[in-house]
Amino acid sequence: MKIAILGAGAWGTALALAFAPRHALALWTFEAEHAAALRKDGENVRFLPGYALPAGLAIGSDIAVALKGADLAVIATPVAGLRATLGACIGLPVLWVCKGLEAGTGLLPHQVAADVVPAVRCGALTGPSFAEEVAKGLPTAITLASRDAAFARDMAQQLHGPRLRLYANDDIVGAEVGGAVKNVLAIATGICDGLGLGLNARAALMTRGLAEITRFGVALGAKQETFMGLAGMGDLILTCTGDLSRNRRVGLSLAAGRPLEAITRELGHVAEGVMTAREVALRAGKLGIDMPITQAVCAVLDGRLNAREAVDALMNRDPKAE
Ligand SMILES: NC(=O)C1=CN([C@@H]2O[C@H](COP(=O)(O)OP(=O)(O)OC[C@H]3O[C@@H](n4cnc5c(N)ncnc54)[C@H](O)[C@@H]3O)[C@@H](O)[C@H]2O)C=CC1
Ligand SMILES: O=C(CO)COP(=O)(O)O
Repeated sequence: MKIAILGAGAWGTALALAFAPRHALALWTFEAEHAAALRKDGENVRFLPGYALPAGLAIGSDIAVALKGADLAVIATPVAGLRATLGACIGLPVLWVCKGLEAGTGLLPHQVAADVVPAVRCGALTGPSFAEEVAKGLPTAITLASRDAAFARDMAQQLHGPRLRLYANDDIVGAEVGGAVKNVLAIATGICDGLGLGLNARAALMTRGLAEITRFGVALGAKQETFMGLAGMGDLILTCTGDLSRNRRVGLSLAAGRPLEAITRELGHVAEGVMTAREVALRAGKLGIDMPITQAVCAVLDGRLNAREAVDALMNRDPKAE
């Protein structure tokens, strides 16, 4: 296939490295200067340093050029760039890899796609996958979710490789909710670990977090079993426990009392949980779903509570059935 990867951050670059042995690739970034630097350096110094870009990779900042002759678009921008980037992909099969809810609308990525490109074959690539490990060629397994089960199977078959194993799934709501909300829980776990609250607390937070993700997802129409798979528990475990996670690192820094604005500026990458926490809390509120951990994360992000006060508020809730 010819694949246009739209977005040249850490994940778009790692996917280019993973797909390069079997596919012709174009890599697009919305910043002309970044495209020039990628071509000059032969690596993505800004977002994924240390990995030579594949030979033959066509790099540019003109999206129409990147999409010319493509069989598939893989959108690897943050959620914030999804709507505009989809707008350039009319008529083309498309996958997105961003994890979160759209700021301002609270929509999941497939709902944004339904707005912008209603009739195209499309889906989400999600699951436990740090870009750095995929770039190194370490074994990774992820989910390709689409409402169109035949499309999910076909794409999983074509993109599957010896180091990047793809599982098809037809529960796009569950796969996207898992990917979005685990980022919020990774911030929570970073706060918990940063405060030195111990491994018991971390296990409790992740387990109750999974219950929270599942309640929210099922209310939105997801299948419960999806949350026991790669896009649910798999990505939750990875992101909450792995220090490569940007969201977890935001939590660790919040626990150290650093201001959010400085944390996100110095990160140099997107941490989707920061925007998504508020959208999840709003959407859950409208659905009448109880999400105490998400609400505690929002309180810390908004500066209403400090990290320790948020933990106290969670622990002092009335006892309840598990
Ligand atoms: N890095 C990782 O390990 C993984 C990341 N993801 C998800 O993939 C998405 C992208 O993540 P990363 O590549 O890691 O982020 P990053 O912060 O490394 O890079 C983001 C890229 O998107 C570009 N960008 C920012 N705003 C944009 C906009 N409005 N329109 C177009 N491009 C824009 C930036 O210039 C940069 O090239 C996120 O939703 C993330 O949650 C998913 C799986 C793994
Ligand atoms: O989604 C990811 C791994 O699956 C990456 O997580 P972070 O965005 O927290 O780094």
